[in-house]
Amino acid sequence: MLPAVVKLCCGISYPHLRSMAGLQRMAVAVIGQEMTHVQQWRRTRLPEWMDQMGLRAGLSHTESKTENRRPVTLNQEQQLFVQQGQEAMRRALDILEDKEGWQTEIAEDNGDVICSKVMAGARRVFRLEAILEASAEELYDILFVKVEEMHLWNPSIQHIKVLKHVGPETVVTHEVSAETTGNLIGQRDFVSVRHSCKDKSCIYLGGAAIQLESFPPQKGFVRAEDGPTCIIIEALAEDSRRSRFTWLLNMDVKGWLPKSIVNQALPRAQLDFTRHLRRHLTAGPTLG
Ligand SMILES: CC(C)CCC[C@@H](C)[C@H]1CC[C@H]2[C@@H]3CC=C4C[C@@H](O)CC[C@]4(C)[C@H]3CC[C@]12C
Repeated sequence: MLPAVVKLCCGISYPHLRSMAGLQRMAVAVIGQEMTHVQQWRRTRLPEWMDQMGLRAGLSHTESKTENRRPVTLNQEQQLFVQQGQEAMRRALDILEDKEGWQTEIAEDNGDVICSKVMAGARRVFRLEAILEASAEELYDILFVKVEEMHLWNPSIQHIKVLKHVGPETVVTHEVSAETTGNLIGQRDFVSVRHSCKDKSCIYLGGAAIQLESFPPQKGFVRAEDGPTCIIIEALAEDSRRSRFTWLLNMDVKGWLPKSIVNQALPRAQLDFTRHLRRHLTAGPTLG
């Protein structure tokens, strides 16, 4: 908006500018430079997806249009998904940022650590921290862009389908866990909004269960609820080809199951996930 106003003013005053000299001309040049800085700051400090969706402060999505970028016009339902995704991310980050009350569940020899914490309502949430031999972009590609291929490298997952693409950084997914021998909980399915954003050296993947009229619980499946959940992928300062992977697992598995079984199975599922992810990373790009 601001740059557009300045451009308009420049247009109106162009004939006068041509006849300007000395200090006046310099003053105009300085204003021009300041405007460039403002635009550069907006481009680098605020996530790209906000720009693309017109979600930057004070902008409606039609106003975010620039000469070389197609505006993303979201309908009401899509805007709601984006809001739900952002809200899930915010709530999950709040849980992770609160350093009180975490207890170590598992500390693996390879350095992976899982801690847990009991939330209001007595649900236990789990936080896995691991260092992975991959760049943040590579992990983003595997975990968000190619989410539908997850079952190819992760036997805990039977199927993931993107039901809706909502703008560049938000998707609605249907996920089905696999009925594997080690899975004491049994097969579950999930309908979630998944949202991602990038900020400097960090990539965030947030998500939460949503109700979708067009996709009600299926016969024969227990519909579980994942989230508010979040994965933070942070490039290591000393080596950007490696990343710190922090995953908050916050799941209501539903069904009638003793808490002790659930609280044992969830951190196991996190370790399994990380093991499969590592194997996929070493297998290289041949797996897609
Ligand atoms: C213990 C039983 C019930 C469940 C076991 C499978 C669990 C671990 C599976 C089922 C669905 C999976 C999720 C499906 C989709 C995504 C979105 C992606 O961007 C990050 C990983 C994430 C968040 C997966 C994490 C692992 C997950 C939660």
